[in-house]
Amino acid sequence: MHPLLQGVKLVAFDLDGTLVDSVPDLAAAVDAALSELDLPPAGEIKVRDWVGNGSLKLMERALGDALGEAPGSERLAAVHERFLHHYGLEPNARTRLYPGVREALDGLCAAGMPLGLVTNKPQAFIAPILEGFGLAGHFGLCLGGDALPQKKPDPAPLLHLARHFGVAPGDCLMVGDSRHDIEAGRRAGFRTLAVPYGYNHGEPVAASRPDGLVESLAELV
Ligand SMILES: O=C(O)COP(=O)(O)O
Ligand SMILES: [Mg+2]
Repeated sequence: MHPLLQGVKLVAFDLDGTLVDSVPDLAAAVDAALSELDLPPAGEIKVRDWVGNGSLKLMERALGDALGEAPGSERLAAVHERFLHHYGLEPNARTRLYPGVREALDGLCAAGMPLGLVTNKPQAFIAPILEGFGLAGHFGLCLGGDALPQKKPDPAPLLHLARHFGVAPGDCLMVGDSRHDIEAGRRAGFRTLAVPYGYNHGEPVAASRPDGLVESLAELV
């Protein structure tokens, strides 16, 4: 077991970029929404750097990039709806689990560790994605970016999770790929563990100084 898990009674995982490489499907849905406006596709390389603050922010970045100026709120809302539509059709078509994820989640569950999921992705997509990988049953509570008024890097979703399980924040571990996960974890009073392979706006997540860093989640177990 990883030393950071010593005494930990609840592990909270981020989803995109931590458990699943979802950018191929996110980019496909972004590009489908843009193409309806005859705008050029963004592609996976750009989308990778735009993921992390939820789907509305993703589309704001995509539309702003395509238009060359900040989009108006009505136009953004309409394109965001089209993104949600396209993404919901096939959220798992090309999404893959990262190596070590299944071993880690299976191992933690087998050891009786309660697990939660805190993502900035809309709640509606969590179950289809986890069910697609046979992992929905591993998590006692999953919170999407629209589950509460606040999303990461605000600590509120993590504190909600800790309260739900009746665990003190100091006995919880947040595992994520981006500065938003590490900041939310730190502000909530959780321990923090980062993975370097995900999405962090093109910056190394180590710059956020997590308490630990693992190349693969298999190192947890
Ligand atoms: O949807 C996003 O922007 C990011 O989602 P995450 O919090 O699971 O990384
Ligand atoms: Mg992430």
